[in-house]
This record gives sequence, C-alpha cells and structure tokens, in this order.
Amino acid sequence: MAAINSIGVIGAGAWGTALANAAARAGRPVRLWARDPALVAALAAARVNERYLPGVSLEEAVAVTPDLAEAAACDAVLLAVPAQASREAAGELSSILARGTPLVTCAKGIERTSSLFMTQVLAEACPRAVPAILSGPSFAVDVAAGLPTAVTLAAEDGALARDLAMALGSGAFRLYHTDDVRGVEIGGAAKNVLAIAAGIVAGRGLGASASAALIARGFAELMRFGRAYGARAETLTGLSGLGDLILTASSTQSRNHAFGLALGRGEAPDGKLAEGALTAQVLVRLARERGIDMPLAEAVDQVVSGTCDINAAIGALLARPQKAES
Ligand SMILES: NC(=O)C1=CN([C@@H]2O[C@H](COP(=O)(O)OP(=O)(O)OC[C@H]3O[C@@H](n4cnc5c(N)ncnc54)[C@H](OP(=O)(O)O)[C@@H]3O)[C@@H](O)[C@H]2O)C=CC1
Ligand SMILES: O=C(CO)COP(=O)(O)O
Repeated sequence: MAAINSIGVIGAGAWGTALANAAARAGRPVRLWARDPALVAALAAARVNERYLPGVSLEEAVAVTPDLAEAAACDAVLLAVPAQASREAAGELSSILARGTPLVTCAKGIERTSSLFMTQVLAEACPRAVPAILSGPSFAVDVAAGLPTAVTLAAEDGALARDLAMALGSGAFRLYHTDDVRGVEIGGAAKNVLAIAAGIVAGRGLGASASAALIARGFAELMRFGRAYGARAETLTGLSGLGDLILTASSTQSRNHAFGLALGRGEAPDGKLAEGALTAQVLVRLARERGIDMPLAEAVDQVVSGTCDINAAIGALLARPQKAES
C-alpha cells in the first residue's frame, strides 16, 4: 500500500473544514474543495469559513481549491458532505479518482432512496475508490479548535484503517481503527435519530431521569439493530456507537438534539442539517425488515413525518407493556 501523505477534503461545511485543519495538524498537505465558488473565494481570502465554522482560522497547510480533480489527486480523500448528498459527490469523483484511492466517508446516515449504508453508497457511486469511514463523538467546532477528540476509522482492510488513522491523527485528535465498517456506520446513523428523541425529551421538560432512560433504552435499540446487521459489540459500545450517542443525545450543541428540542417545545427547527430527521424512516424500515424492535426510533420517525403528534408518541411509549430488560 502506498504511503498516505496528502489529504483531499470534499466539502467545506463545518465538518470538512474541521477535518482539513485536523489533517494539517497531523502534518499533511491538505486540499479542501467546496462546490460553491463564492465560498472558495471567501475561504481563500479570509482563511476563515464564516458560513459554516466562524471564528476558526484555516491551518497554513490547507489549500482551498475549486478544482475537484486537484483535491481528488491526493493520497486519500475525505468525503465530508451530508449522507443524502454522498452518492452525488462520490459520483463526481468516479471518473477522476485514481483507482485504489481510499475514500473516507465522514457522513452519519443511511441513504433514503436505496436503504444503503454510507460505504455501500461509495462502492456503488465510485467503484474505483476503496471505501472507509470516519465516525465518533466529535463536534466540528471542538476538532477545529484542537480540543481533545477521539474517533474511529474503519475500513474492511484493517491495515488500511490503521494507515489512515496514523495519517490523520495528531496530539489531540486521536483515531482508533477497526475493520468493523458496518458497526461504525450503524452507530453514527442511529445515534442521530436517537439524539432527536433526546432533544424532544428535553424540549418537553420531561426531566433528567427521562433523558437518562432515553439514552439507555435508545442504546439498547442501537445494539439490537447493530447485532442484527453484523456489527461487533465492541464497536457499538465504543466511540462511534455509545460514545457518539452520549455526546449527541446530551448536548445542546448537537444539531440533531437542537432539532428535537425545537419540536419538543413546539417551535420550528432552525433549518440546520439534522441527519437523524432524514435517516429515521429508512432506519425504521431496515429494522422492520429484520424484525428488530425499535420503538424510540419509530416514534421519532412518526413525529418527524407528522404521522403522530409528540404527546401521542410519548403516551404510546409509556403505555408499552413492562418487560424484562434486554
Ligand atoms: N458538524 C459536525 O460537528 C459533524 C458532522 N458530521 C457529519 O458530517 C456530514 C456533513 O456535515 P457538516 O459538514 O456538519 O454539514 P454542513 O451543513 O456544515 O456542510 C455541508 C457541506 O456539504 C456540501 N454539500 C452538500 N451537498 C453537496 C453535494 N451534492 N456535493 C458537494 N458538496 C455538497 C455543502 O456545500 P454548499 O455550501 O455548497 O451547500 C456544505 O459545504 C454529516 O453527515 C454530519 O453528520 C460528523 C461529525 C461531526
Ligand atoms: O455527529 C456529531 C458529533 O459527533 C455532530 O452532531 P450533530 O450533527 O447533531 O450536530
């Protein structure tokens, strides 16, 4: 395997910008690509992403480019666009990426139209790439500021996962590696749905005890789903599963939590990306297909899709028969 030095980052939203800085701090030359020429020009001039990550300066080693081929020519490429946009973005790389280039999805979700997990989408949309995934408890603003953060890098080839983790990690940005790709992508997708439920609990003022119950019972759903789809327990209980659920379900910094909080308060969400709202329905569909009981995820889907109001959803959850804990 060729050494991984230069890093391309596709997408200059909050996460792409933060990851570009993290890779630069790991000593890598970075090419950060954005599709909007106005954002590229503003970023190149001010060296700050005022639109998505205000107040954080780009590291010197980050070169901003409007040329997708330039970013794609790096030794490894991070795809930092929303889950539902990943097929389109990966598709644009499909004719320009060198065969065998690691393409690391940094998105947390499941594709609605195909019910595919993120690395499956990359494999279909960009067959020349070797898919990998980076996921874990990590707010862009924390990573960009260089605060201590630990995430997981997964690839089917464990040696590639290790090499990518080594290439991207630096002092405060710690990457663990695994070959349990499915486990990592399930954790990130499911926790966003459950974080919306946690936000609703907070927004409705149901109390700290209810929040803890939600996280524990939500995690039971995530585990059940993960096991049924072949994920390993140590991944689901690790950074990308339990770790990210704890972060996102307990912090108002989370956009998914904020989305749920607004719903719980009867307010309109702020319009920022809330991946869980887009993943809830497909997560529930996949769960049903395998007979997996996920009442919290189902409730989120019903509330988000408007088929059930929040009070009725809470009432139905509380009316479920008591049972042995599993
Ligand atoms: N923010 C965070 O703290 C973290 C986010 N993530 C995950 O990273 C993913 C991206 O989130 P984040 O960066 O925060 O989102 P943002 O909303 O901040 O940015 C999204 C970026 O994706 C670009 N984009 C959207 N669609 C396309 C497309 N079809 N082709 C190319 N570029 C596109 C947008 O470009 P444009 O401006 O032109 O619309 C924008 O630059 C999500 O799945 C999220 O869950 C993971 C960990 C942390
Ligand atoms: O995934 C994240 C932290 O790990 C970011 O969460 P939000 O998308 O809910 O802000």
